[in-house]
Amino acid sequence: MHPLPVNRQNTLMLINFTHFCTGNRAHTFREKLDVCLQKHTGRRIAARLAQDRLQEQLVIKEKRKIDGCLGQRTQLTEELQERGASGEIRELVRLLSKPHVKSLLSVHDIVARKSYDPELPPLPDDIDDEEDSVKIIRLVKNKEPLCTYTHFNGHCERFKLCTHTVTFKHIYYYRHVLYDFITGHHGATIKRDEHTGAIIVARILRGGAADRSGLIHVGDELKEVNGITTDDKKPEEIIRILAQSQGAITFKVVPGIKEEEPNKQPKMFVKALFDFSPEEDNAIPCKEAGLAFKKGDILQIMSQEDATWWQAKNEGNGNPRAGLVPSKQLQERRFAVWRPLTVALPQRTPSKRFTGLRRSFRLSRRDKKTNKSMYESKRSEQYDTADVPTYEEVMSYRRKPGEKHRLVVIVGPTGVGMNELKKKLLISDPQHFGLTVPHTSRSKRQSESDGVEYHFISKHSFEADIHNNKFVEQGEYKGNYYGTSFDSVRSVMSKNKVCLLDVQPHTLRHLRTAEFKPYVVFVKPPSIERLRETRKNAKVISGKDDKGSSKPFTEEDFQEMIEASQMMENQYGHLFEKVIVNDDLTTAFSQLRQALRKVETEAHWVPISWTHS
Ligand SMILES: Nc1ncnc2c1ncn2[C@@H]1O[C@H](COP(=O)(O)OP(=O)(O)OP(=O)(O)O)[C@@H](O)[C@H]1O
Repeated sequence: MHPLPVNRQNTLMLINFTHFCTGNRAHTFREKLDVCLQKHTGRRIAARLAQDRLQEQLVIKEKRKIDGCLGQRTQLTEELQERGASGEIRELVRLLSKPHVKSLLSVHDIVARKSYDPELPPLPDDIDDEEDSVKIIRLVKNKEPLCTYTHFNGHCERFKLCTHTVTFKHIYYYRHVLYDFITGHHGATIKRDEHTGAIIVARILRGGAADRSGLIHVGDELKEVNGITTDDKKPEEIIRILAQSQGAITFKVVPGIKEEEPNKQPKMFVKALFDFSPEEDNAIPCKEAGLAFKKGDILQIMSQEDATWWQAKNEGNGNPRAGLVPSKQLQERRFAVWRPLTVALPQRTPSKRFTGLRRSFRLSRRDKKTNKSMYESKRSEQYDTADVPTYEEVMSYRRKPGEKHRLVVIVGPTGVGMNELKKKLLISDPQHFGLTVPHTSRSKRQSESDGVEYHFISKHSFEADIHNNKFVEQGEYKGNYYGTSFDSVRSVMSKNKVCLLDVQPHTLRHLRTAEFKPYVVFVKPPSIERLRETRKNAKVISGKDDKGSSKPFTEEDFQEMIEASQMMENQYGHLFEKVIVNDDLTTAFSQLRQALRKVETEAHWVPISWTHS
């Protein structure tokens, strides 16, 4: 028989065989065999036939005592040969006689015969007959750093547990004593009860082995560690005992009186609006039990029982065990302390343009003469982010056929290329994309038509509309008002077009409604070196004169663009769903086009309140 070549695929396959034999992930065997067989023949039917046959045999027999996969192969081959000589059968017979398959099955048989059950230690002799419902839990340490962490008053002890693929629990009832043997991932934290001084299980991490086993509960009291009573011990001493112990660690616990309530809270998904790194968080009860995430990550909240530290899973990383994350309340409290610093930042480096002084007229690109700065937003409004960036409850959403498109809002520092990108989108598909028509109180010129370049209204009406919150944003330039109304956005959307709107980021809060469902794209400048290279021939509307003349970018323009971009990201980054670096224009455009296509066709996360309308 040919030896099995040692390569990645075979190794993976053996691991999966091991898992299969030991009761874990039986499906992976199926998948791997499928892949393996298909690779050899390229014939799906033949592969499935063999796979189903083998799988059937494997499942019927007791998993860990399978003997003779190789024997099954021989039997199957004989049966197939009896059935006749169709092309597929011949191919399957040939496949089953391949040395690789034979070797694989032979190795499987060897692995399957091995016993992976952990060696159970003898039951303790000194069990107190009077002691009711004492639980003895034994953890086996070894050199593999599996993630079991136990917390004692701010300190963490990492257990290196038995890494057998078997993580069975063995429960023996002996008089009134429940003897638990657990190997694998423990996933619990322990604290000292302030009133009684007892050391109790503080929390069970959702999805961890402790949670899955159902053997350890919040409120269980830790009485002994390796036979040493914890009564008179300081937490540090217990940690020392744990650190020094070799092999198995035995805990004696008294189950808490109150049974842990099953988690009745509905599963909630949230979008994280801030970055979190447990490593850098000194308040977290156990750093290793923390779950790191980045702004924009989607988290599934598994438990909110603890008002300060929630348990969550990160949708993106596939880890079944929940980790600790700051609760909303905790993050709000922290933000209240940090906020004055955040707000102070722009005042230290005042950027004329970031406060709203736009060089180009953002409302009607058709009006060349007024193509210049006009917005002077109030500073107070600019930094009134109102919502504390913690978590936002979200839900999966996919646009239904015929449903209005989400409003596409483009934000970025002035001169970064927002209009250029909008223009490109419009040209690429004028039937699909649309722009708003702005309002103005200035008088109409001969070449203009009402409702084309602008909606021309009187100053009085404009003021009334401002008063009635009809505008997404508005400003005054040379004694005339200019503004984009909510109705002009509605008008584009009602034509079943994707409305493209570029606004100052502080207006986002008015647009974030179920009606508009804004998809916010942040256009970010590249590095200053790349700005110098790519914008060599670009012209911007001069911010220094009133004539609307264009001029090449200056170093100062680039600096301000980068500074403004950083401030916007700091202040409003949690509201951006897509960040596009406008380095090479064609690349930036295709990224934007692709992102918009995805939003239109695929499921994605939106605030839950937007899905209730
Ligand atoms: N990736 C790019 N490479 C080279 N030039 C670019 C790029 N993106 C934009 N530009 C040029 O930079 C100038 C400013 O772009 P644009 O008018 O689109 O900026 P904007 O973000 O709309 O700014 P504003 O707020 O001033 O209206 C234009 O001349 C445009 O052609």
